[in-house]
Amino acid sequence: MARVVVSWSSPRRRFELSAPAEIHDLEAARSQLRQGMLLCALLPFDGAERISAAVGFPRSVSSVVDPAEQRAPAEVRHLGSSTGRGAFQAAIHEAISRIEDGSIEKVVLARHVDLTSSEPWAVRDVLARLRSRGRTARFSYSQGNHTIIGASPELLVSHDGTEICSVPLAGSRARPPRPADRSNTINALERSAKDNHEHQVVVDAVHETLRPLGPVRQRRGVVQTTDSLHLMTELRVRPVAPVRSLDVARRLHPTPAICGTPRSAAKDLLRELEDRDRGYFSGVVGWEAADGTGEWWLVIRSAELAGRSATASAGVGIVRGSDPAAELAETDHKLRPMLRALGVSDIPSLDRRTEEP
Ligand SMILES: C=C(O[C@@H]1C=C(C(=O)O)C=C[C@H]1O)C(=O)O
Repeated sequence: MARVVVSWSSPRRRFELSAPAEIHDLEAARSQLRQGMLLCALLPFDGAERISAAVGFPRSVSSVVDPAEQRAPAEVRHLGSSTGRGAFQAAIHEAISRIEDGSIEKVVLARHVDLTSSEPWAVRDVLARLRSRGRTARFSYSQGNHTIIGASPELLVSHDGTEICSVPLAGSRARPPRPADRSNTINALERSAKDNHEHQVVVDAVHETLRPLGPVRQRRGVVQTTDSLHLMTELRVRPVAPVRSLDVARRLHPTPAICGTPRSAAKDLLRELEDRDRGYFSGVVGWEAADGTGEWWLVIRSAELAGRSATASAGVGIVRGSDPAAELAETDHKLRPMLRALGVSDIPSLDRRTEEP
């Protein structure tokens, strides 16, 4: 049985955890939790079969990776059978026409880029190269030689023992490098009716799930990552009765930030329009302690590594008024931080490609 090794770095906690085997049943995993231990888990986008959990004592680390240990990335020599740009735009067109005929309000389509390297990626090196900005969770979750890795800007839910917090994101722009351009872009994003609608759909769904726990407070803003700007809403509630963080995460998942509205119609459309099963991309990763406190983030701005192969993925929310070319460009800037960390230096080549083989 494969060992599970987790590396975690969020504003709240930094640790490494190593467990002898993965557990597929969350209740069984919880029953092993003792004081001081953590349950770490990875939930797929859809279905319960591939839930992976691990229980152990976290080892604190001052920084996830010592920059001195960093090695130069190996040569990434091949872009494989990725979701073609043309095919992805065609899927966006189809999604827009389904939205216009009234069968669905929002759907989030995923695009994947497959890479092969001349030598296996070292998880620690990729983590070290994943620069992050703002509030993010930088994580790797490995089962044997299979790793899910990323720097996620989206907190699905946290529980600190007093308060539950969720910070959904939706409605995005590329982050301009120059501060003057940035404030114009932030203003345009905040004023865009299309982006506010795309965002509100997510906030309504999260609010609906949190409301039974107690009165919900909301604060709206804009989040900046290395390459993107996103509309965000922070929702906070003090639960009137005890509740565990992972149970709230499972009630919320999948939100319309990564799936769509209505949820079941969105899932059906994704099965029809996406070219592969998402696996853990747009799933959930995080930890819970014995007292039910914990934090759970969306698996986005992420990749799946297996030896010399990697797949980086990004999704975009499609609503009425979406522009297919702009949505495709949005996946480029969402993919960029992960591709850089994987050593893809010629990112513009992704933009130039009209159709992958
Ligand atoms: C699906 C992703 O991002 C999600 C979609 C967003 C959007 O469509 O505006 C913004 C943030 C995330 O909720 C991703 O990064 O892959």
